[in-house]
Parts: sequence; C-alpha cells; structure tokens
Amino acid sequence: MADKIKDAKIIFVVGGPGSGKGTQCEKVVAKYGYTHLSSGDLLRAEVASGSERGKTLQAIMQKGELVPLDTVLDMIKDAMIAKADVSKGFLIDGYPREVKQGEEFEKKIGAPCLLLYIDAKGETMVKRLMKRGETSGRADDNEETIKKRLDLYYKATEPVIAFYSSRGIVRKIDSELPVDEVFGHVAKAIDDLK
Ligand SMILES: Nc1ncnc2c1ncn2[C@@H]1O[C@H](COP(=O)(O)OP(=O)(O)O)[C@@H](O)[C@H]1O
Ligand SMILES: Nc1ncnc2c1ncn2[C@H]1C[C@H](O)[C@@H](COP(=O)(O)OP(=O)(O)O)O1
Ligand SMILES: [Mg+2]
Repeated sequence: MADKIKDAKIIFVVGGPGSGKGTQCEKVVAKYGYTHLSSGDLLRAEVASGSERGKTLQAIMQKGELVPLDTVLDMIKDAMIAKADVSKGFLIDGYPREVKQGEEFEKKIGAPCLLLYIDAKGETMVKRLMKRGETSGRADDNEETIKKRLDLYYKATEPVIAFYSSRGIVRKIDSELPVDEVFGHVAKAIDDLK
C-alpha cells in the first residue's frame, strides 16, 4: 500500500463545516486532476447503500458526532488503493478531524505534503450551511446539528491545524472571499509544492 502511493501527493483539506472544503476540492480536481476523497461523501455513500453499518453511521452523523476512526480510515484507504495506479495526487477532504486520525493515517498510509486550512468565521459557516440545507437533503444541515458540528470542530479539529503547523506544511486559506478568489490562493499553495 505505502509503496503503491509513495509517489502521489497527499493533501489534507481541513476546515469547519461549511467552510468550503468540497467547493475548493472540486476546482482542484478540474485544474490538477487530483483524486478527491471526501470522508463525508464516502460515509454518505455507505448510508445510501442501506446497509446495517450505514444505519449506524447515519445516526451518528445526524447527531453531528464523529464516526469511529477505524471505519472512516478504512474507507479512505480502500478508496486510495483503488486509485493508486492512476492518481498523481489525493485530496483528503474532511480528514483528519482529530489529531489521532492524522497519526493513524500516517501509520497506515503515508504523510501529507500539504494541509490546506480552509478558514471561515463561525457565523459565515452557519449561514452557508443553513443555505445549503435548503437543497442538500443532508440530515446534518439543520440548525441544531450545525451547532454541534461547529462546537466539535473547534474542540477536536482545530488542534489538528496546530499539530501540522509545527511541521511547516499548513497553508491557511481565507475562505471568506468569493469562491474564485479563494481558489486563486488554493492553486498558489499547490503550485508552490512543485
Ligand atoms: N467562498 C465562498 N463564498 C460563498 N459561498 C461559498 C464559498 N465556498 C463555499 N460556499 C458555499 O457554502 C456551502 C458549503 O460549502 P462546501 O464546499 O459544501 O463546504 P464544506 O465541504 O467545507 O462543508 C455551499 O453551499 C457552497 O456553495
Ligand atoms: N474524518 C471523519 N471522522 C469521523 N467522522 C467523520 C469524518 N468525516 C466525516 N465524518 C462524519 C461526521 C461529520 O459531521 C459528517 C459530515 O462530514 P462532511 O461531509 O465532511 O461535512 P462538511 O463537508 O460539511 O464539513 O460525517
Ligand atoms: Mg464537504
């Protein structure tokens, strides 16, 4: 496994709920052809399959909590293996959500070369998620769950940024700007890798 993907770049995309991670990842895919793996999307696909495991996951996500580390890491790992031969880079979106997830990822898969920290204010994220909730159909895009997700982000995920900052691979991106301007900064961070 580690062998197969050793030449591919691994980029962690971290930010609060509704900060714009998915939006920016789509644009990176379009410009750079990297493989986008969103932990949330992988989990929602499992829920959509109607499996027993999916039902358990749905209940956790609806409460705004984190699903067990092993579940999400296995899903990401399987998805990476499936693309290992063709991918020049992986965008790991929504992972790690706590420091422990980062440590386990590195033990089982490899080290990231960049962490894109997609940063928006709490009130901005809430506004965007309430708007997204009008059409997303997502069980967690409602006021009560959004508040829990935000609290958990500040408590569990922000320490991830400090953890990787000490390694010098964090690029903080101001996501209050319009989408294309945000992408300008994202693209710069990726271009600087070369
Ligand atoms: N820079 C931005 N300016 C305004 N709206 C944005 C911006 N980035 C994302 N959005 C909107 O905010 C919502 C959340 O974005 P999304 O990419 O799904 O965030 P995340 O994956 O971090 O939860 C979406 O409805 C998206 O269209
Ligand atoms: N790395 C991870 N560890 C544990 N749970 C995760 C996870 N990634 C996603 N989940 C679960 C809990 C999240 O509240 C939910 C939705 O995640 P998401 O789609 O990444 O949200 P968003 O893009 O709005 O930030 O899925
Ligand atoms: Mg997302």
